[in-house]
Amino acid sequence: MSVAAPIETDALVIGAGPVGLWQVFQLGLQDVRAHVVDALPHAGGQPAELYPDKPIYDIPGLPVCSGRELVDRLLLQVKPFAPTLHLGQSVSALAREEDGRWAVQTTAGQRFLARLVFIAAGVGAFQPKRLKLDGIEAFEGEQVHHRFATDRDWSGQHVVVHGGDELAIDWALRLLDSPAPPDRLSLLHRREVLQSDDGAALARVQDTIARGRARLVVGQPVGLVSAGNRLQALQVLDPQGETQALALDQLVVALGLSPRLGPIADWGLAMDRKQLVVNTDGFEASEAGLYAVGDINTYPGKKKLILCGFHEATLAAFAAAARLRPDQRVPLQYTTTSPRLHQLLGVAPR
Ligand SMILES: Cc1cc2nc3c(=O)[nH]c(=O)nc-3n(C[C@H](O)[C@H](O)[C@H](O)COP(=O)(O)OP(=O)(O)OC[C@H]3O[C@@H](n4cnc5c(N)ncnc54)[C@H](O)[C@@H]3O)c2cc1C
Repeated sequence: MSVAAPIETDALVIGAGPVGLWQVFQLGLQDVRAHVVDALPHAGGQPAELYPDKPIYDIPGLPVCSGRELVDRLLLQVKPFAPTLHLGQSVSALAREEDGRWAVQTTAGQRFLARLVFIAAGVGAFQPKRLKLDGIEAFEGEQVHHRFATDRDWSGQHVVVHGGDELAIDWALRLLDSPAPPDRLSLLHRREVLQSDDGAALARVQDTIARGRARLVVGQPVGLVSAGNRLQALQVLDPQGETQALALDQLVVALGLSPRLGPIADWGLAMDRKQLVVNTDGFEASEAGLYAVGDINTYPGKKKLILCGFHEATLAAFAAAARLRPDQRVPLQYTTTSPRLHQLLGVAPR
């Protein structure tokens, strides 16, 4: 089997959260292009994943915006620098090559050779919370799904969505709206009450249940029923303490996401309480050419705020430019007045 050659790049950013995206922007102003890897299938980190519809009030110049809006605005802002996003894959390995570059590998088998690496990994890679039942791994990807499969044909099937909050409601609606929706849809939740901050989505699912297009099953899964290599049913413990078999074709586990620091702790970098120790001149970690910005880093006075991460990424980009081009001065220029920055941003001078 042939292995694809690694992508060679000046800069690789690990994490497409707000700080990783701002890192791309600041590197762009230094004329450094970046590739970005994120474990999630979309950009935006915590604001996109944990509070997309909640208001943020402390982004300078933006009196209020939602998590989603902030991410949309950042994606628009980085557009001139056309970063290549590698989503839905985690960085699993990082090691220094003899020539000083960083060899980076992702869980999807993508490899990079990067002169500089920016770790903007926040509180870790978001992973779906897994349903722990004996033997469940055997059906993963075929009949059991911990991530939403967009390209599937669900028609003619009974799909059970396990969960009762935003994620489960979002997945139930995506299933109902998919080009090939399931014949039968059940939501399996430990309580009779479904919850979501998205009132419209919640109302749509409740209405779908009321009209009999979906049903709510109250209980906790405690085991699997299978025949050969086929999952046939879930054993569900109901509120009366009885175990019932819930026949199904597909099980979608939507129990939420939890961040996992994962391999970052194994890369031999100086850490303090699960955070990467950095200097405050250029936010370099304990290895030259490796920067840590945003929630993942620590230094005296550190505050886990988006604004602080933006500042860190800005200084890291200046430090990185100086490291990449040691024979050149890295001048401070204003986006307002610098023809060079206007050229990089692709905007006409005014
Ligand atoms: C409910 C809530 C409300 C908040 N409100 C505010 C607020 O009002 N104002 C404010 O300033 N801050 C707020 N915060 C904090 C703010 O969200 C964080 O400071 C900010 O998201 C940090 O950005 P980041 O880019 O460093 O990390 P994150 O947003 O955590 O993004 C990190 C990204 O890195 C990815 N990643 C991690 N490890 C890997 C890996 N190995 N491979 C690939 N990808 C990886 C993750 O999947 C994630 O997408 C809030 C946080 C929460 C939870």
